[in-house]
Amino acid sequence: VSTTAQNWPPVEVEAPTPHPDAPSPGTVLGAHYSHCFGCGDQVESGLRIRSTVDDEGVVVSTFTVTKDHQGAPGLAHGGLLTCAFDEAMGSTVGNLLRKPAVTGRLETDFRQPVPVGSTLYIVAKLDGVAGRKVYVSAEGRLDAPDGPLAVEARALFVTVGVEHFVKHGDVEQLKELGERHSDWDINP
Ligand SMILES: CCCCC/C=C\C/C=C\C/C=C\C/C=C\CCCC(=O)SCCNC(=O)CCNC(=O)[C@H](O)C(C)(C)COP(=O)(O)OP(=O)(O)OC[C@H]1O[C@@H](n2cnc3c(N)ncnc32)[C@H](O)[C@@H]1OP(=O)(O)O
Repeated sequence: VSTTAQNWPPVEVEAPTPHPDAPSPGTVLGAHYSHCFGCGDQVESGLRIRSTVDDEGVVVSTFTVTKDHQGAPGLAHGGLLTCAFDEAMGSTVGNLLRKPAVTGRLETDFRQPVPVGSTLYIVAKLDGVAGRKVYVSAEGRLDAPDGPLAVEARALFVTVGVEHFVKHGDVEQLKELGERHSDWDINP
């Protein structure tokens, strides 16, 4: 067990409070951006992660590993597994708190190899909030919600204003995103 896992969250936190308009348990979350490598439909070899709100503060995501996601023959690449957890935990923060946030730090423990063809069931939960810092952790199990534990991850997300994306990203694409999600506070 990593040292971070023993001391998580690493700072004193407040209990996370989901936004009053956060999607309720059972809601299937759509892709947040069609060109997102983690969840978008328009990225051919993307991870195409699908997420559903579970209990309060918890989101369950699935990632099916294809041959496009290999590191060693027949096995998922560790970096892509980390990406899957980035997406699953980012989706948890963004959708439940309804605030734009970016990954500040992300740590992954790989417990078992993940073969091509398998589906990871990733359960991510909000662990706490300290100012703009949001701590999240997740577990990924093989082929069933109660399957063998394969991957664990913890992350710090930092909430940002829309100016983060305006300053550093593609404003035209951001406008389109804002039009499709007018209930999200991301319009420049
Ligand atoms: C992606 C969203 C698109 C827009 C849509 C918006 C909403 C949509 C709703 C739902 C979204 C659904 C799904 C999202 C799914 C996946 C998301 C993927 C997310 C990513 O894939 S995103 C790409 C990778 N990500 C970056 O590209 C970040 C680059 N980076 C920076 O942009 C800055 O670095 C920033 C902003 C992080 C901080 O900068 P800053 O100047 O604003 O603030 P500052 O530095 O003061 O940090 C504030 C406090 O965080 C602590 N802190 C910061 N970093 C730390 C670290 N590494 N370790 C420990 N503590 C750290 C400080 O120590 C301080 O703590 P304290 O307050 O206690 O002093």
